[in-house]
Amino acid sequence: MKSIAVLPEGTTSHEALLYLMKGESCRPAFHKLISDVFLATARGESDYSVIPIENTIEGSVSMHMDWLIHEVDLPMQAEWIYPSIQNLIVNPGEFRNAEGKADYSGITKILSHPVAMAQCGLFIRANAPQAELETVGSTSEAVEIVKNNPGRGWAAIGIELGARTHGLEIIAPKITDHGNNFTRFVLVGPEKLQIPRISTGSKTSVLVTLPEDFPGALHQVLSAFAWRRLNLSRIESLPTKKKLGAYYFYIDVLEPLDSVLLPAAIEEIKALGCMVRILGSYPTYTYEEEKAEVQ
Ligand SMILES: O=C(O)C(=O)C[C@]1(C(=O)O)C=C[C@@H](O)C=C1
Repeated sequence: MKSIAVLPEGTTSHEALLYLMKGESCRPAFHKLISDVFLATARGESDYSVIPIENTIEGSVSMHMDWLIHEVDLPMQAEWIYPSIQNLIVNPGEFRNAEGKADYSGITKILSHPVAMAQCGLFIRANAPQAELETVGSTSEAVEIVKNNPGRGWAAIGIELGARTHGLEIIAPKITDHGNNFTRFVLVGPEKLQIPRISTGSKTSVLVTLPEDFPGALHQVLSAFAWRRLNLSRIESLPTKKKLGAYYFYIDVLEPLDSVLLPAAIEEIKALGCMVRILGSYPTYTYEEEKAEVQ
């Protein structure tokens, strides 16, 4: 059975993994920090790692992209989308008035993962502007800290599974700024994995470094895809960290690497003097609500 490194029990990442694998044929290995999730597979202790890379509200999770590019060399083996439904979670009975209605005026501190916190900015400003905001390694860790500190005015932002895992109560459900909040996850690891779902497409992620002093280089790179009618779904510039103003271009192509046209496009880009690194070529899975089988 494959070991899959993931953020702690009760996080969005954990729930997203249960969804992808339909709760089958994998053993989650929980880690408190995303750096440890990456390192578990990089060191061979786990077979795969679950990495959130993009979110509807917050955009690219730049720290995780950095790790993928600079810190580890782990190919992407699958990509899937999963909803992030955040809630305000408290110790049972806290922050309720005499009629049992929610009263947020006594909240002194709200804890969460930075991305989840940012997804709920409107709710926080409207309902608990007085609260100090503290970011921690995951939404589930935030819930656990609140559980261990009853009566101090602390609340956490996290998902329903996180509240259930730690036996806490949701006092305000669905508090994300926009209803359609999804996270894009990738599974990284050295080998391909059998996934018990039907893929909805294929993607190849490439990292292109342009030659210096070559006016129009990016235009020519994009042309290599365009005239072959290769569809791109994402292009992002990321700092090389070697020189101020020097960037990699991260490009997602909606085509597997073993297709007829993509290898030729990559050769053309290399011939321009660009460096090309393939980050992975993998199946993609969209979210289908009716088939969610999270336990
Ligand atoms: O803390 C969690 O629950 C996570 O799984 C992490 C994470 C992230 O890193 O973006 C994943 C998805 C949510 O949108 C918020 C946080």
